[in-house]
Amino acid sequence: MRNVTLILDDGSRFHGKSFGYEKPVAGEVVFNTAMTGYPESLTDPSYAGQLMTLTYPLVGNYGVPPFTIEANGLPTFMESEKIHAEAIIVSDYSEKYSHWNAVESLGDWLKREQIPGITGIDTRELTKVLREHGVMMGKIVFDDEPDNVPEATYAGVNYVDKVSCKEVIRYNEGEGKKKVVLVDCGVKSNIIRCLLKRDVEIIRVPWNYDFNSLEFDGLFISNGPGDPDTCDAAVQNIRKAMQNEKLPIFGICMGNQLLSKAGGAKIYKLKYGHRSHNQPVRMVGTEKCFITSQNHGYAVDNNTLGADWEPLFINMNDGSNEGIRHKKNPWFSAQFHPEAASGPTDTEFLFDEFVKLL
Ligand SMILES: NC(=O)CC[C@H](N)C(=O)O
Repeated sequence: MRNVTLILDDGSRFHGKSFGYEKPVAGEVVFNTAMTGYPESLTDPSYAGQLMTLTYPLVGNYGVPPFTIEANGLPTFMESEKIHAEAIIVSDYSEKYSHWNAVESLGDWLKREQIPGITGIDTRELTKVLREHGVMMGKIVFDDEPDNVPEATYAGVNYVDKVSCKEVIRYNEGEGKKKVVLVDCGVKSNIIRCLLKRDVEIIRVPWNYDFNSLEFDGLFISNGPGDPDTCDAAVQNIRKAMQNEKLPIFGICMGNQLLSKAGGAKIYKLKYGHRSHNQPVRMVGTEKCFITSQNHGYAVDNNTLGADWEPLFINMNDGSNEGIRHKKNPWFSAQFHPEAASGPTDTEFLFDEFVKLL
């Protein structure tokens, strides 16, 4: 195992060992406090451009599931066709694994996908630094190649364009009861599975595709990586779709941010984001709290919602926006992940609410 150093933009250094693909990388260093779910998180396109730190110390002990593809074209156990995070940072990598569904170790998978993994890092200390300072850019450098230092930027980069599909993909064609246009900003497979389970036909379109000339019953806006302010083409198309006040619209995560922008609201960057399986959100107007799976670094500014809109969910830790709804039209969205994968499935009912509206 080669020695590596993680260097943060504020100069902090963390020393560890490489267990994945051996290549220096740079990206936004973020932390996730979930205890499980590394196959799903690594393949979640929303992590593009980021170095993913896991605070749960023991990682790799349940291996990696097979990369099999279902008849509908979706991977059975992953959230997309490849790893999107730039690297994974752990405290105690476990080469030995045991799980009924595992076919290889995390290290072997990372090597095949050419993604670095580093272990022996004090991820709790690293997380404290990120919580104090806010997320920062960082680099993983190999100690025996000190001059090979990668560069990267995160802010202002349109990552959605890198991960969105390039052409229209149809699921359940001619078979679903209703047709949903899915704007693919980097959609997780389980969102598509959750919709297909509810008997709809899906027309998955690239993030900047003008879908308004298509025939459809509802609009879904997906999750996706990076800064929502780089996705104006999507916002324009959503605005056009909103000319039909009866059209049901549902968005998740980046989808919440883009729907909010289409409604006139503003987005800001959170200090260190929400990435975990246990984010409590309250449904506004009720005493109901749901435990949700989350992965986001930006948030909708509640104070900038237009007069026709209201918050639908509020984060109980920091009071930030976790969803919006229109006061008259069938338009709503969630900042968290009702499709889970991984994480709690308590809010999957939101897909039922959307399909009921179609
Ligand atoms: N999972 C997502 O869709 C994330 C949305 C956006 N990229 C953010 O970080 O806030």
